[in-house]
Amino acid sequence: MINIKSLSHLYEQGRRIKFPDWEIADMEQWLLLGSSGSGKSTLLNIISGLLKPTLGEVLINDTDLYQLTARNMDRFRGRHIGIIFQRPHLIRSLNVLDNLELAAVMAGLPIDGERNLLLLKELGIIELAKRYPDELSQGQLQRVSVARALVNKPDLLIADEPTSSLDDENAAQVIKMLTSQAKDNGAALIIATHDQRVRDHIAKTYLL
Ligand SMILES: Nc1ncnc2c1ncn2[C@@H]1O[C@H](COP(=O)(O)OP(=O)(O)OP(=O)(O)O)[C@@H](O)[C@H]1O
Repeated sequence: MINIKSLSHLYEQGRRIKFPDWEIADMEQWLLLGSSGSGKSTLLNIISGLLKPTLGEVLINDTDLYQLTARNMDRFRGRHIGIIFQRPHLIRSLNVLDNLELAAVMAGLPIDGERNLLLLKELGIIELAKRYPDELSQGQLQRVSVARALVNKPDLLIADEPTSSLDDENAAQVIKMLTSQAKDNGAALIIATHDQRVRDHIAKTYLL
């Protein structure tokens, strides 16, 4: 479902980062490993359609990502890719449920209230539906981020250092949640990390 070919990126005043070719099949789960500064976030931004690479191509479901117009790219991302950032980016003035609904609206999709409630239930945070981000703990926020990333039934779930700010217990829960939710929702999963605690849970590794 994802094919990365001959990809490299050159930041202004930076060095060229070269990315080995990478093929990810439907529903495969991968770790993206590499030392600090090796280009993990850069690659995730490229795959997510947020950063145009200097050279090479990214094919997702046979769509050449960087051949899309900006508008189509936004729609494509909203519908096919769920992103979980290191620190959750939720809208503070909206409650949890409204944050989930916004993800559908932004992708031009109808709101599926039943699915949203089911996601919150599966992630063990149904009681937080009407709470606001400022009222939640880091672990709870991370769960809401996972729910929001899944709202539009993405084909690909991307998580950038999802456990770095969590204690052992919450980290273990988030990994379990990501792997099982990706599986249940039929999505491929990429987790970028240098968190040793994550490595035992995912077999396939792409090293930068
Ligand atoms: N906007 C930018 N402009 C210039 N150089 C950048 C920019 N963003 C990243 N870089 C450089 O590109 C290289 C890769 O950065 P990147 O953030 O992708 O690494 P990373 O593997 O995610 O690191 P970390 O694990 O520390 O988050 C680094 O040398 C970094 O300094």
